[in-house]
Amino acid sequence: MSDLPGIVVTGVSGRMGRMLAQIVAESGKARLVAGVERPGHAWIGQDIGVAMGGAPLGALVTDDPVEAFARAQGVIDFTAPAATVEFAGLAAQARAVHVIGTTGLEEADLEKIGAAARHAVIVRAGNMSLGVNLLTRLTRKIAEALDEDWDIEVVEAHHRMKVDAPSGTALMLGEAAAAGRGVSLKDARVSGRDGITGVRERGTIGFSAIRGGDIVGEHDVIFAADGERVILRHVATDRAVFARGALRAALWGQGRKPGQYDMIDVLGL
Ligand SMILES: NC(=O)C1=CN([C@@H]2O[C@H](COP(=O)(O)OP(=O)(O)OC[C@H]3O[C@@H](n4cnc5c(N)ncnc54)[C@H](O)[C@@H]3O)[C@@H](O)[C@H]2O)C=CC1
Ligand SMILES: O=C(O)C1=N[C@H](C(=O)O)C[C@H](O)C1
Repeated sequence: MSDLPGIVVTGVSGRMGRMLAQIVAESGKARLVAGVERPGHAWIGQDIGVAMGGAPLGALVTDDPVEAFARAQGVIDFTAPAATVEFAGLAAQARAVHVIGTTGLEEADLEKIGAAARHAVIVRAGNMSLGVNLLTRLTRKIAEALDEDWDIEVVEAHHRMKVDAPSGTALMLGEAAAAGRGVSLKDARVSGRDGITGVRERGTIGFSAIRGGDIVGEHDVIFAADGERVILRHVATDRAVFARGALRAALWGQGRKPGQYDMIDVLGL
């Protein structure tokens, strides 16, 4: 068996799970150990590659995360909030680096993930791409430079199957803008305007979500003042950018001190 870190991909039949399995298997930097899916899923017991309709990848799909995590040094998890909270506890028990891409996590979920991070390395980000993480830096810098005469709006667009809004990325960008402005996003956030909303409240940060077709992920941060606008934009056209970032995070986390990290730490931005 090689010395390369073993990686389990949870939610392996999903849009991100398939991409991750392929990228880990082809990376030459890690071993694909197993894929995890929900009990009763049609892929359980099959080789991941065969289940995807291609060549065997030499790793099976299982519904037993405890057994799979025990054979791994990293768990890459793009699933759903309830699953991610459970996997955080199990990955910590196995002392595997847990890379969390799942979005839509609530405050209570984050507390449980925080508890797991006392025992193991967790890297969590609403977007694992280099471009978006760079954009959070730029957003913060611009928000620092501009006063409240500049209204801040975050607009995001995703495929029709996305279940949470605003996107995790939109919230990251909103947090960056709020930090730049020295306010809390909890206080400044306005989402989903509809009906007679009244005029825009000065200093708020607005969020709008578009859902349609197969859009991979697009985000604009708009700074709008009287007479001029600054628009920062990121467009993802291939989920591979998220998967590559997640694998990089799983490798970066090996041998680190337990705790919670994000992609800014991983990328050194
Ligand atoms: N941070 C980032 O860079 C990115 C984050 N995401 C997020 O990743 C998550 C997944 O996105 P998609 O792959 O598009 O969704 P998807 O719905 O295609 O895949 C989710 C998979 O998780 C599996 N799953 C759910 N509960 C499970 C459980 N208890 N045990 C095992 N498997 C379970 C489902 O069966 C499914 O295969 C979403 O929250 C999305 O917002 C997506 C892309 C990039
Ligand atoms: O669900 C998706 O697809 C994506 N989710 C992430 C988010 O919520 O921001 C990242 C990316 O935009 C794709």
